[in-house]
Amino acid sequence: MPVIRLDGVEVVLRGRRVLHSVTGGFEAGSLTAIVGANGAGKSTLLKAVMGLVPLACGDIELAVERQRIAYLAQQSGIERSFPLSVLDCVLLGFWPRVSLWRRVGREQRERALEALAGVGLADVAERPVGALSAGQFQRMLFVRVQLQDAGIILLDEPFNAVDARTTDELLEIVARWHGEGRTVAAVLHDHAQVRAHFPSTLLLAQAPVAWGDTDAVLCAENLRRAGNQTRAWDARAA
Ligand SMILES: Nc1ncnc2c1ncn2[C@@H]1O[C@H](COP(=O)(O)OP(=O)(O)OP(=O)(O)O)[C@@H](O)[C@H]1O
Repeated sequence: MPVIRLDGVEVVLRGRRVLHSVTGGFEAGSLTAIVGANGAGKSTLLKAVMGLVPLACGDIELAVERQRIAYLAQQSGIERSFPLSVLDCVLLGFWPRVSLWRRVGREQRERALEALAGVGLADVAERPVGALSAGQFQRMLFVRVQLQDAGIILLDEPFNAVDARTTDELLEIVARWHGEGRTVAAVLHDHAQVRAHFPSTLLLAQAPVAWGDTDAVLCAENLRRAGNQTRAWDARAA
């Protein structure tokens, strides 16, 4: 049963078609990598699922309310310049389940501090988010996702600018979420990493080239087709 079902999705941004003919679904409990060349439409696909870009065509059906989906956008400078402490930032993870009029309680603060300690960030809980290194910042964002306790988690290039050790730790967290039965999809570039850790893959080149078991999707023939599709697309755009 897909928890996200896409049917003929097309996205046009500033007069340019950046995604089209996206039909398929993310199965409940699946762990999927979304791969493809720069500009293939990977981030746009996640944004479309989150309702952050309008659909020119097609339909997206979700098994849960949008606000129950945890979405980690690509690391943004804007977020890093927010005058927020690390603890306050991760407490935002409780936001979808805390009503507007209720404050975050002591139990939730304790859970947040415990989760921060779990990724080695206990000592920096009171520091401003802007003081964190790229790796620490990404760990903090993973803690925020964890506290959101969402059944569906979408990650856009979560290991960008993160060193190998931190990447391994974050991959373990992703595997844990998968083990807990959550549906996880991540935009990634490293095919070796995808083969090692992600059972399913969506190979995108403005439209899906293949979607299914990672080993079958990332075969030479599909990668060649994706390359051709991207080159043809770029030539037409030019
Ligand atoms: N807000 C926007 N307005 C106009 N064009 C956009 C906008 N956002 C993205 N695009 C274009 O849409 C296309 C797909 O972008 P997208 O960021 O989804 O690609 P991607 O596959 O995630 O690429 P990358 O691997 O480089 O992050 C690109 O050509 C990009 O320039």
